Amino acid sequence: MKTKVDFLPLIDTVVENGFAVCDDFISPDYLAKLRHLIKEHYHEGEFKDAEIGDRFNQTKVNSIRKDEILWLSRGLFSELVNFYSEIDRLVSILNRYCFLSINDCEFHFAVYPPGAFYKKHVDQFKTNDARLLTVICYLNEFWDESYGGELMIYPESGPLRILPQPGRLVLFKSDELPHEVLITNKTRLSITGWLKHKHTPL
Ligand SMILES: O=C(O)CCC(=O)C(=O)O
Ligand SMILES: [Fe+2]
Repeated sequence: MKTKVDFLPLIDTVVENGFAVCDDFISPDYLAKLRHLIKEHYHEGEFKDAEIGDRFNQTKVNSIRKDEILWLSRGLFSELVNFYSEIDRLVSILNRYCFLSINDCEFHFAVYPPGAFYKKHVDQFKTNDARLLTVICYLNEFWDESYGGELMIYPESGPLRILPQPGRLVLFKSDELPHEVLITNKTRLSITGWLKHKHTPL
């Protein structure tokens, strides 16, 4: 992650359109490191079938999503230090310029094996409005249109198809933007997370 992304224009785009796409968020070298990390832990069998619902009400519904995930935490892998420091930089700019009060985040690695998908949904739970912004970063080495696995987003201006290109970052408002992952023909790798507002008692 050598060249730092200018987050301000991206944030402006999210404010205006509800979503933004940024290429080259992650440099090729760092991307290779993260890809190695996700593959290593996937092959060691540490990933679980993803579920739907919030933490207190999880159900496995593989007609809705078929990805496999590994929840991350800050201290878990030293390779993620640079990633988290860029997320912290994004959060401090968001809080300063958009008067948000993001004070928490959660991320997971996601692997979509061939045949996997995630049906159309919105990321914010009915029972919990903590998730403010969704952040997705694709860790694939290469992606061709013929592989499928596109992220389809459904803003008011009309549907858009986003390919999971290496190092690409997608940001959107978690409570507003319906989206889905179309069936992939190749293994599809990503790190996905949510910037959250955790209510703290006074
Ligand atoms: O990987 C993607 O492109 C989207 C994943 C997603 O929608 C989710 O995990 O909630
Ligand atoms: Fe989602």
